[in-house]
Amino acid sequence: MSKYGVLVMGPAGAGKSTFCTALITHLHNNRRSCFYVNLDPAAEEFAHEPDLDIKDLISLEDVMEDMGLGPNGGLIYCFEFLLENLDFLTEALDPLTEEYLIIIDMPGQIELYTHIPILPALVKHLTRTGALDVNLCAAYLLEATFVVDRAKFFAGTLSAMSAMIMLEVPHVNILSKMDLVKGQIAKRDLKRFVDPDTTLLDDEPGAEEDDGQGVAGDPQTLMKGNSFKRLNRAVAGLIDSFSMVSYLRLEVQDEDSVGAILSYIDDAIQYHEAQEPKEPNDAIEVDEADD
Ligand SMILES: Nc1nc2c(ncn2[C@@H]2O[C@H](COP(=O)(O)OP(=O)(O)OP(=O)(O)O)[C@@H](O)[C@H]2O)c(=O)[nH]1
Repeated sequence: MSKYGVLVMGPAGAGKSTFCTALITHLHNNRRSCFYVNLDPAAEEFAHEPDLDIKDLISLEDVMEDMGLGPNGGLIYCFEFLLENLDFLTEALDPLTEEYLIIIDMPGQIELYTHIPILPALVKHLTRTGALDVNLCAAYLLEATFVVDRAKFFAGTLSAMSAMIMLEVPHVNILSKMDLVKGQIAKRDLKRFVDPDTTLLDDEPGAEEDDGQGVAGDPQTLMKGNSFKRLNRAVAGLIDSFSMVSYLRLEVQDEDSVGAILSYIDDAIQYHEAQEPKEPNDAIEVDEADD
């Protein structure tokens, strides 16, 4: 029997656990069942107690102490250990019926999503190609506050793309902490980030007056200056050619926003099952009337 799941990913502090909590609360309020899996071996506190916790298999603290590893090496060790002990997941997830949404809360170390082949192996086990046959959707969170620093926004977008290409499952990008950008950026401008407008890399404010050297210490100048123009265009072209990169907006406190994202995730899974392409990002319209 097919199962459904969402793999919640993103950089450290992006709001993954808060999103999982909001998702669980929303599901409870709507009488839907879920099964919450914590795969962060360093996570300590939870608003909702996980139904399955990697710490019952291995804890980062023990690994660091016993193996003399640092936090990043320790995390990789924990995931390698999990891959050698996949029964830990199989035994817990296999009996679940399709009524359950499996919510998997991931750690924030960016390496996991970019160049290490651990996650593809894990996803393979969880999905159709592996033992568990979970219809999985990846939800990649990026902090909305990054949009005020374009270099960070595009770096985040590239890491989201990297995860999307590596995992090959339906993928939804989410700008979290939307409440924190209110007032900092007009909603009209935000539209250019929600559906990344690659000319943003070319029209950095003040770029015309730039002498090509950038200004030391100003994060906005990281991507500007004549010497970066060609690089910026190459990056823009890359993002453009994967035009599936677009963001849903998440206001964690807002039940409607969590509900809309969940229905988008449901849709993404259904479309993937039917193997039809899906137009991204029409779940939440940016409301210019709110400017
Ligand atoms: N203002 C605001 N704060 C948020 C929001 N979502 C999360 N936070 C805060 O951001 C911090 C990090 O949130 P977490 O949910 O722990 O982030 P995480 O991605 O799970 O963090 P790691 O597991 O450490 O990678 C916490 O202090 C949250 O309260 C939001 O929508 N708005």
